[in-house]
Amino acid sequence: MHGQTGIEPRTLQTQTDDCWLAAATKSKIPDRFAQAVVDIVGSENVSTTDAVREQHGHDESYHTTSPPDIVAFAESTEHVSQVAKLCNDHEVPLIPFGSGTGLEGGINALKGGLCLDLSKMKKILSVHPEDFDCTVEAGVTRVTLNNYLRDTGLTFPIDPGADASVCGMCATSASGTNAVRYGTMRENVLNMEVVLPDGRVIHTAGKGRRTKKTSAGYNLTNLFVGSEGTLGIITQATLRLHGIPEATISAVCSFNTIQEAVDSTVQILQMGIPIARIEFLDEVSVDACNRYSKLDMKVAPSLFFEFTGSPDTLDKQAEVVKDIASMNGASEFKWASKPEERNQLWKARHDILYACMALNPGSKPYSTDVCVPISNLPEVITRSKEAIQKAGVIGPIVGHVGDGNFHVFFPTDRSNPEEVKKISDVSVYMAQIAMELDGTCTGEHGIGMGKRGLLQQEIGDEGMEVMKQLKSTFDPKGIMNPGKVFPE
Ligand SMILES: Cc1cc2c(cc1C)N(C[C@H](O)[C@H](O)[C@H](O)COP(=O)(O)OP(=O)(O)OC[C@H]1O[C@@H](n3cnc4c(N)ncnc43)[C@H](O)[C@@H]1O)c1[nH]c(=O)[nH]c(=O)c1N2
Ligand SMILES: CC(C)CC(=O)C(=O)O
Ligand SMILES: [Mn+2]
Repeated sequence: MHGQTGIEPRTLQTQTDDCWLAAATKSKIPDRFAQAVVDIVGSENVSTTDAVREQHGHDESYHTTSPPDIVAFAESTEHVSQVAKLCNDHEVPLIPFGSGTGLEGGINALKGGLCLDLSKMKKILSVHPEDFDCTVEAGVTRVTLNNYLRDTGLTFPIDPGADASVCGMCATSASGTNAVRYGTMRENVLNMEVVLPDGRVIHTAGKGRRTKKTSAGYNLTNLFVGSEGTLGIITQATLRLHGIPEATISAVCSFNTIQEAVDSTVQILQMGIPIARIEFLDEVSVDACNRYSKLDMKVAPSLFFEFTGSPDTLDKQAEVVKDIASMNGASEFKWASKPEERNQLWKARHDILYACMALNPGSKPYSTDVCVPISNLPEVITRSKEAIQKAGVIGPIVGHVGDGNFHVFFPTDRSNPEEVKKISDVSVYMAQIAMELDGTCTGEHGIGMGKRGLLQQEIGDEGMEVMKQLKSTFDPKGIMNPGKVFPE
C-alpha cells in the first residue's frame, strides 16, 4: 500500500529465461554468478534489467541513484541463506532491500553487487493476542500488519510516515509520531531471525523466544536493530503489540514562540499525562499544511496532540493539557474528536513532506533528523532557523517534540548545485549543534551514506573502532551493504 505516500512499489519486471543472461552482460556480474543466483531463487526472481536495477538503486532521499548489478527476490529464509553464502564466497556486495522508503540512501548500491529484495517474504507467521506479540517475515509492511491485526483489538503502533517493511524498520531503528507513548523499534522488537553473510541463521534472543524481558547474555537483538543491512539480513521479527485504545481525541493549538510550545510539552510530560502523540510544526510547516491539506490553522508555531485511553479519563487529561498550554501562551485550541476530523489532522501531518515539496514545485526532499535532550530543543531549533534564514533557503520544521527529535524538510532543486551546497551545509551545521547540545545526528532515519562523517564525530574514534571490530566479526569479508554507516 503505497498510496498513502504516493511512492510506487518496486516491482519485478518479468524476464524470460532467454533474455536474463543477455541482460546480465550489461551489469558487471559474471554470467556464472548470475546463473548461480537463478539456481537458488528461480529465474522469475532474478532481474538485471536497467529498469529494475534503477528502481532498486535509490530510496526516497535526495541521494543520487546507484544501481546494483543484479536484483534477486527471496521467497524464504533458505533463499536468503544460500544467496548470502554465494555472495560471501564470491565477495560480491549484498544489499538487503525492504520497501525502499529510507531517507539516508541506505539501499543505494555504492559498490554495485546484488540487491536482495525481501518484499515477497510476507507471511504473518503467528499472533499471540494474550501475550501481545506476533512474528512476521521480512517483507510484511506495517500497514498490512495492522490491517491483519484489526479484529484482534491489537496494534503495532510504530508509524514512520511511509508504509515501510517491518524488518526495514528494524534495520533503521525507525519510529514516528507514537514514540512518545510506545517507544521506537528498539523497545518493540523481542527477537529476530537473522541470516549472517556466511549463510548461518541465528535468532537474536534464541529460537522461538518471545518474552517481554530477558537477562540472558548480550543483547544481540538491539545490535541488529539499527544495523542498516551492514551485519546481516533480518528475515523475521517478533514484535511487541499493544491494545487499541478505547477512545481517542486529537487537538491542535498555536503559540507565540517555539519556547512556549516546548515548555508546554515538558510540563505535560512532567505531569505524567499519558499523551499518545505530541508533534510540533513551525509557522512555515503550518502554512504548507494549510495550503496542501486545505486546513485553516493559525500560521504560528503549533502543537498537534493525541490523547488515548478510557472515555472517562480522557476528557480530564485533555483539559489539563489545555490549561498547561494556555498558561504558556497558547491560543486557538481546537479539538478533533470525530474520527474524520482526527484523520484529517494526522493525514495532514503524515503528508507534510509532500506539503513542503509543494512550496517549491519540482523539488526533491532533503530531510534532516536531529534529536537532543528535550530541554535543549528550543536552542537547537532557534539556531537552526537562524541558519536556514541566513542561507536564504526554504526550511519548514516539524518535530516529534516529546522525544526531542525534529526534522527540516528542504524542498531542494537538485539541478542547482549552489542550493544543494547551502542546504547540505545547514544540515551538517544542525547536526553539529545537536551534538554540541548532548544530542545525536539522527533520531530515527539512520546513518546510511549521508551521515557517516557525523557518526564518527558523534561516537568518537575509539567507539568507531569497536563498531568496526563488531562489523568484522559478523562480516569479515565486508560484503554487507558496503559504503554505509562507516566512513571510508
Ligand atoms: C514520507 C516518509 C515519511 C517517513 C519516512 C519515509 C518517507 C518516505 N521514514 C523513513 C523510512 O520509512 C524508514 O527508514 C523505514 O524504516 C525504512 O524501511 P524500508 O523497508 O523502506 O527499508 P529500505 O528498503 O529503505 O532500507 C533501509 C535500510 O535498511 C536495510 N534493510 C532493509 N530491510 C532489511 C532487512 N530485512 N534486513 C537487513 N537490513 C535491511 C537496507 O539495506 C537499508 O540500509 C521515516 N522513518 C522514521 O523513522 N520516522 C518517520 O517518521 C519516517 N517518516
Ligand atoms: C522527514 C520526513 C520525510 C519523514 C519524517 O520522519 C516525519 O514526517 O516525521
Ligand atoms: Mn519523523
